Amino acid sequence: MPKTSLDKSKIKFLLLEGVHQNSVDALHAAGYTNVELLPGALEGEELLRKIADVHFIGVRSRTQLTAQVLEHAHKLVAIGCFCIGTNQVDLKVAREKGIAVFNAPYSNTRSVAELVLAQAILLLRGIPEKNAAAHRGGWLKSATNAYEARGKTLGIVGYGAIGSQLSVLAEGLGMHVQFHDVVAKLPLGNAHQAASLHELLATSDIVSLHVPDLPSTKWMIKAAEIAQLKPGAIFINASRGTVVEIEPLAQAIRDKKLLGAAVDVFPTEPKSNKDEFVSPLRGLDNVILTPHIGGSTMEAQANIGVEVAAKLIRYSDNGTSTSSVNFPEVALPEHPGKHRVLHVHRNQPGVLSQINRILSDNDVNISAQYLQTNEAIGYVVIDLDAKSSDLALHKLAEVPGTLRCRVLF
Ligand SMILES: NC(=O)C1=CN([C@@H]2O[C@H](COP(=O)(O)OP(=O)(O)OC[C@H]3O[C@@H](n4cnc5c(N)ncnc54)[C@H](O)[C@@H]3O)[C@@H](O)[C@H]2O)C=CC1
Ligand SMILES: O=C(O)CCC(=O)C(=O)O
Repeated sequence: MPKTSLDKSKIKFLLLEGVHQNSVDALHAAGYTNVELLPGALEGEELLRKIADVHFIGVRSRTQLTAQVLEHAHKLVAIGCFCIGTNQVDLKVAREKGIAVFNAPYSNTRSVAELVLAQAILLLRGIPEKNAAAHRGGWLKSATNAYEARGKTLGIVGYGAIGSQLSVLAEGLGMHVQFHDVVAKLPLGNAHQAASLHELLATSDIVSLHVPDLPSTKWMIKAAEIAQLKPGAIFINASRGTVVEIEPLAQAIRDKKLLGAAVDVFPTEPKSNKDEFVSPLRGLDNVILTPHIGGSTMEAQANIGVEVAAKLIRYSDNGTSTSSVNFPEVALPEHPGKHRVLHVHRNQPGVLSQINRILSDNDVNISAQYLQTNEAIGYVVIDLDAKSSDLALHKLAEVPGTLRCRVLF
């Protein structure tokens, strides 16, 4: 069972996929000097070797932190996803191991919404096709199948942070907005909730997907749903590649059922910029293909760097787990003059009483205690006198059900 009580300079951070330099600067400024930043993702043996040795890891969407990888993460305290999606991490296994996962739920929202709106306008005008023809020496000067955005109906599937931001931007252009969500959502502006996904697909000029990668969204758009789209509709997916079956989409483009499509995310994405991108959508001029860059702007990456680094620093410095995506959320005050023991355990009966019995049997003077649980784990934080923390760390680490135990000075 891992237990840690470390000097800041010994706490190792590994940041992958070229996360913004300002995250490194923030960690340094907070006293964490042991930070390695790599430009790409890691996989295979190299990932297993590296993750075994670090206390914190930062990833974007490429590095897959699967159950098998997390098996090797003996020292890992927390994971920072420098993005919105957390589907690249096995959240359940991370939680069962007492590893907190943080992300940046809002920092690239605007970038995705702007890209989707731009794609919708370009596709309404047939620009991708005209542009491709011009590059080959063609000249497609024509108004046929070229439309204004004003007055068109945009159907948004998933009315969360990105979907609702897109809704506001689209209404600013004079578009009508309808949305479908599994949760009742406050419609912004004049947007309205469609009666069903089916109704949205059948009545929208442009359909844009903004749902997370969940078992319930896997292949939610298949041949049957694509068949429901209006003839001449535009289809956009900047959510996750597992949401849409690509072959029926490609077929609908080839059949000219759809006016065009924009796809930023794919069932299989190249692991690096050196690998070949393979897709049935390649070669279709009225499809905008982008390499999963919906959130890749300088502004978004800078904001994400600051946001996620701040969450990791706060969790490391004082144990606050607020906004973790898999962990009981505890907002903690400072602990001047006291040491703080952080104990993560399986949520099973008797753990807290054992902890308190050990502290009482050893005459430990507790100045504050915080507890939060979720269905799988409990997170208890105990502020105590400096002289007792070493003893508490070692004794509490032996309590059955303990997943992680560390002490902060
Ligand atoms: N292409 C890119 O670079 C980026 C892609 N993304 C993707 O976009 C997704 C959405 O991001 P946010 O808007 O920030 O997430 P969010 O969590 O704020 O919103 C997602 C919405 O989808 C809804 N939803 C869930 N299941 C649904 C279903 N079966 N049918 C209809 N609605 C459903 C939820 O209730 C929620 O309102 C992320 O999970 C991520 O996968 C996010 C950022 C960048
Ligand atoms: O920046 C990335 O690598 C992924 C962006 C993304 O898809 C997300 O934020 O969920």
